[in-house]
Parts: sequence; C-alpha cells; structure tokens
Amino acid sequence: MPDSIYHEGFSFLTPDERLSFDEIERVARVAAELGVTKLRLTGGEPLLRPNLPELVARLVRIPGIEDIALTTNGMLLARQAAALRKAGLHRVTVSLDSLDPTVFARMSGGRGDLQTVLDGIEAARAIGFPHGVKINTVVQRDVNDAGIPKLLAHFRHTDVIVRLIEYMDVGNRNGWDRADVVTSREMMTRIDALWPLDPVSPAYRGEVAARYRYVDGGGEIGFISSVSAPFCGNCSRARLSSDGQLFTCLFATKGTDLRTVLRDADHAGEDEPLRQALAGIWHRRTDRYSEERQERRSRAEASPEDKAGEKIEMHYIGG
Ligand SMILES: Nc1nc2c(ncn2[C@@H]2O[C@H](COP(=O)(O)OP(=O)(O)OP(=O)(O)O)[C@@H](O)[C@H]2O)c(=O)[nH]1
Ligand SMILES: C[S@@+](CC[C@H](N)C(=O)[O-])C[C@H]1O[C@@H](n2cnc3c(N)ncnc32)[C@H](O)[C@@H]1O
Ligand code: SF4
Repeated sequence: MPDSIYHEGFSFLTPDERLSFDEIERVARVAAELGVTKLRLTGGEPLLRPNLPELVARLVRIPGIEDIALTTNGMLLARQAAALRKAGLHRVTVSLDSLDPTVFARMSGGRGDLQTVLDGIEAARAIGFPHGVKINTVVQRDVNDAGIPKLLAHFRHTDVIVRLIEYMDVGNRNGWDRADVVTSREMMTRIDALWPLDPVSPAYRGEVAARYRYVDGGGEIGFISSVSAPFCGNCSRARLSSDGQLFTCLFATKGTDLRTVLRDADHAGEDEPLRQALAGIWHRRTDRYSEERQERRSRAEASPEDKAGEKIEMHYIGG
C-alpha cells in the first residue's frame, strides 16, 4: 500500500462499509455448505483487524471447515500468536522476502522491522500451530534473489517450510517486468547446487506449491510458479474483500457485491439468496488470467498488463 496513495488523509473504509464478523461468518458457513473446506485470513494486514481471534473462533466452529490459515506480514504476530492458537487457528504463513535489513526495508516500503517479524515467526513456532508455520518469499531478480540461500539456511532443519514465489504482475502499481521474475526452475537449479533436492508428492489436488525436500534431511521447501507454469486449470479459490466483494481471480478487474445480498432487508436472516449468489458466481466463472498471460507470451503479443485494464490491487484481496 504505497504511502503516496494511502497517506494519512486517505479515506479508508468506515466500520459500516466493512463486513461484520457476523456477515463474514455467514458467508463462510454458506460456502462450507457448498463444499468449501479451507479458509485463509489475509489482507491487507489481517492482524490489524481488532479482535481477530474472535473471528477465528467463530470460523473454526463451522461444520465442514477443516483448515483455517492466516497470512500476515508478521509485525503483530508475537503478541497475538497465543490468542490465535487458543482460538483454534490451524496454521500461519508469514511473508518474509529477505534477511538483509536493507533489502527488507526496501521491499516493505521502509515500514516494518525485520527482527520483529523474526520474533513473530519464532513465537508462532514456539506456540506450535497444528498445521504448522510457513514462510512466503516473493523472489525478484537483483532485489532479493542473491539473499535466498541465506534465508533458506536460516529455516533449514526447522519445521518451518519456505515457499519461493515467482514475482507476479498483480494490481496496477507494482511496476512488474517479466525480466524481474526468477523462475522456479532457475531457483531450483541454484538451490539444488547448494543442497540437493528431491520432489515430494502433492498433499492435495491443485496444490499451488510444488514441494521438495532437502536430501540431507534439512526439511521441506516449496516453489510457486504462477508465472512460468500457471495452474488456473486447478484453481479452486475465491476471495472475499473486507467490504464484501467476491473475486474469483487474483487478477480480476471487478468482483461481485455480496454485501448487498447479505444486507437485503427483504430477505433478512435467509441464507438461500446468498447460497444462490455464491453458487452462481462459481459456476459461471471462466478465469484463467495466468494461462492467458502465458499464451500471449508464446504468441509474442503485448504484455498482459498493457491490456488488462484496472486490476484489483492485491492488498485488497490478499495473495
Ligand atoms: N496466480 C495465482 N497465484 C496464487 C494463487 N494462490 C496463491 N498464489 C500465489 O501463491 C502465494 C502463496 O499462496 P498461499 O495461499 O499462501 O499458499 P498455498 O501453498 O497455496 O497454500 P497452502 O497449500 O494452503 O499452504 C500467494 O501469495 C500468491 O503469490 C492463485 O490462485 N493464483
Ligand atoms: C498481499 S500479502 C497480504 C497479507 C499480509 N499483509 C502479508 O504481508 O502477508 C499476501 C501474500 O501475497 C504475496 N504477494 C504479494 N505481492 C506479490 C507478487 N507481486 N507476486 C507474487 N506474490 C505476491 C506474498 O506472498 C504475500 O505472502
Ligand atoms: S490467475 Fe486467476 S484463475 Fe489462474 S490460478 Fe490464479 S486466481 Fe486462479
């Protein structure tokens, strides 16, 4: 969220514009009735939402929900980890792009503090989330790629799984250039030369990360190749923004307004309109942005961001 746009005078959502916990819980419950089993709380920064553990406790109780994860920048994690664990959160993913304070500062817009994030990761590990702790690392050429071995070495021989993510053209303002992408194949070659790797079978159909283990027993690592090897064919994710828009693709230009359905006074307390809206959106969806990007590239057309129009910004719908 660049300072130039989200400065102190920026008009953020009012409490009434945001979905309440009751409304989020209701969407999650109806989604679970339709077959959703996994929820992720992301953002924006989810730990800025007051009383987040209360929301977690409510979501955990929904029949059919087997896995609740949280993706966070880690700054407020140390002080909230215990309450989140107590509320029933299954696992935590912390975004961490570098262990070099200068690179970290550059990639986080000069905000945040590396040691505080590391303390948050350590707190989460010490508390012990049942489905574990992961690190999301977005790799950008000549920005943080040289520091990846140091970051991996830090977490080898721990139960923390690092996933290296190809830098994507999300939103409209990250100045993406394909030359900045370090492909998973390239990263894998570099890492394999240091610590040989062996593939591990996917844990579930459509798993986003390709899993590997260090042959020397150093643990597990994942590669997320959304640019070089798109996985739209297996995409099973919908994203609900805090003001109640449902997005069926990370690169969507518009969402569908569920807040109006939730607050429709003529059908107060009825779940059926919400169920129909959710099921209808999912059945109609045809999103395959990353595959289309790849196809344009192979036809040597203009880059997709030239054509895509205003995409939703990633901080609005999470990763
Ligand atoms: N293009 C694309 N990228 C995605 C999608 N889902 C995840 N990603 C990328 O992968 C990163 C990690 O996503 P997570 O949901 O944390 O990881 P995951 O491995 O899919 O999740 P788990 O298997 O639940 O641990 C995101 O921050 C994105 O960069 C998707 O649907 N499309
Ligand atoms: C948008 S953040 C939101 C949640 C939280 N504020 C955080 O920092 O983790 C969620 C994830 O998006 C991913 N992400 C952000 N920008 C990306 C990009 N350009 N390409 C690929 N993934 C990206 C990162 O992996 C990050 O873990
Ligand atoms: S680009 Fe869109 S459709 Fe493809 S995997 Fe990502 S979210 Fe799903």
